[in-house]
Amino acid sequence: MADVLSDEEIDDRAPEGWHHEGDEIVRTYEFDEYLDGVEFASEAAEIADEEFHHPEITIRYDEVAIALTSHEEGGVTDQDIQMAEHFDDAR
Ligand SMILES: C[C@H](O)[C@H](O)[C@H]1CNC2=NC(N)=NC(=O)C2=N1
Repeated sequence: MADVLSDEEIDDRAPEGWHHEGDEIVRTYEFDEYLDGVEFASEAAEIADEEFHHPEITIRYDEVAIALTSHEEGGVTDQDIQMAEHFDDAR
């Protein structure tokens, strides 16, 4: 059971481009082509399924929004921070 990070820890550890909102960290990735966003969302979903830790992914016309939290722990944990880094690497 991972520990829920404090607000200060989240602000310190969230990768650049990610924002702390309540019990989540969120980032919106912009794309010129809709299908590029869909492909990225699919890659993110693959990573999530491999790690059995599932974000909320919202696909819009020219952007993909991802929200990460650890539901069972009730907040942001190191697992969410690590997944944010993995999504950034996949971008
Ligand atoms: C039963 C529970 O849903 C599973 O253990 C996994 C699945 N994916 C998950 N994803 C996220 N974001 N948080 C969880 O606590 C979580 N739990």
